[in-house]
Amino acid sequence: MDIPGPEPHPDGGAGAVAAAGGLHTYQLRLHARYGPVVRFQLPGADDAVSIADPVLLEATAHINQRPKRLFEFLAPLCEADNLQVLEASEHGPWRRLLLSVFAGRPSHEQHFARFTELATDLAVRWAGHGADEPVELQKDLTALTLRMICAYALGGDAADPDRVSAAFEVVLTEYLGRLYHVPVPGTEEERARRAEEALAFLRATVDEVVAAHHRSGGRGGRSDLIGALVESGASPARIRDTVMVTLLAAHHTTGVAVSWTLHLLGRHPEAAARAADELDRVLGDRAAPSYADLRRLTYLDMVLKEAMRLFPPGPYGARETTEPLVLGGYEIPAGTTLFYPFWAVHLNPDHWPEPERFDPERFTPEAAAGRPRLAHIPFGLGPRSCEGASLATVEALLTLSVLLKRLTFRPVPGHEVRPIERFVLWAADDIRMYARPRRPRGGAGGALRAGP
Ligand code: HEM
Repeated sequence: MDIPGPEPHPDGGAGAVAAAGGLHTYQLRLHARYGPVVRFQLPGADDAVSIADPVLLEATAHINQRPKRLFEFLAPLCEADNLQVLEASEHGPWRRLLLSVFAGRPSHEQHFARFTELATDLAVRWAGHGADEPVELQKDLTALTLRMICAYALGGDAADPDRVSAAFEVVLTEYLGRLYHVPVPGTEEERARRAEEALAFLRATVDEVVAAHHRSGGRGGRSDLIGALVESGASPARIRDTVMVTLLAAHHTTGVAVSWTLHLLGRHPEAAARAADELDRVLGDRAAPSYADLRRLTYLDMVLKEAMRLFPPGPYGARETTEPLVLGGYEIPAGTTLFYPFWAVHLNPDHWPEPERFDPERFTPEAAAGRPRLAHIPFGLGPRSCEGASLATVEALLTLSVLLKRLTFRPVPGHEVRPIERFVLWAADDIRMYARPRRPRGGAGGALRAGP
């Protein structure tokens, strides 16, 4: 049986995507018209098969290969092999090592105090904004999460955090800006030189951290990314590449996750009030949660999940089949590009009634138990899913707690928040909101106690 889909066009599909107003709206239309499995022209990949049904996705969840062409743009960040498209045999040990660090409680706890300080600095700064002076959520929150992941991956001592953050922004602006044709100041040569210098600085910084690790006698164990990489015998180039890819994967994604959550809470005051009540109940007069508190913030966790359903920070994924596959009655040959429209999966009306409606109650344990496992996949699926999922959740819940304990967020009238797909799901003109101090319950005279 032939897989349904639109007729191919000589422009490689770019026109159809542009006419639909972006890849996501195009996906929604394709799946509404042709069903859960669609063959279409994915710009940059010729032909691809998109799957928007979580039950059918299960049949692909074992696939451990990404299509090389689609991830070529990340090659400049890597000196050895492009880590996004490592062969399965090499990827397996690398993934296990990352998970042993990122998913482990020791690393979360070790960095929690620093994360809390950074989030608190932002909350205090926003609290100082005048009543008519909106804050820019994406700009400030992605800067915060870059600081957090730099502290996490490079430690506090060896690296100058301002310089590291600035250098990484230069690298991203150049390489991702190229991808999306975003105008960047300077001639092509000037920009390329700036990006190369910034990348060289970042790589030298990683080398310094490695040298400091050796000097210290190799302490750190599984709570320390660079320590774990050194101890695994990874080459210096692989260590540098892993740090680069970690900064890339962790930085914008986590920042926009928090931004979209605050955007939704600002438009749903009843949910915001419930989240604030929960924070008052769990934190009392403390300004920030402890690591253990995060598990008790069950409503906030549901809000974050619902926000990542409606605005998944990484809206797409891709795989390449290595052997023939049968999917919903269709035969898919080896070597096919599979496109994962995470965002469209999250809006599939068969599993999400009134899919556009914001409703954190969808994530009560009872409601979640009734849905297919892959109906909610903001962190992807299978052996190439996000290794940073649990760390990202810790960072996001902590940041939301610190901000929502101190502040309330209201939309700026007339400011249009328009999602735009740029590697992560961005808002075209940032998300501007009024952040006003709230009067907390719990503390004497409403004063908050610093620290968890
Ligand atoms: C809310 C924040 C985040 C979101 C929504 C997110 C989402 C994703 C998604 C959708 C993928 C692709 C998965 C797939 O192809 O199936 C991915 C990959 C990845 N993410 Fe995340 N991510 C987040 C934060 C982080 C953080 C904090 C880290 C590291 C500390 C991280 C590290 C990675 C890595 C290394 C990969 C590549 C996976 C591989 O090829 O094995 N991410 N992430």
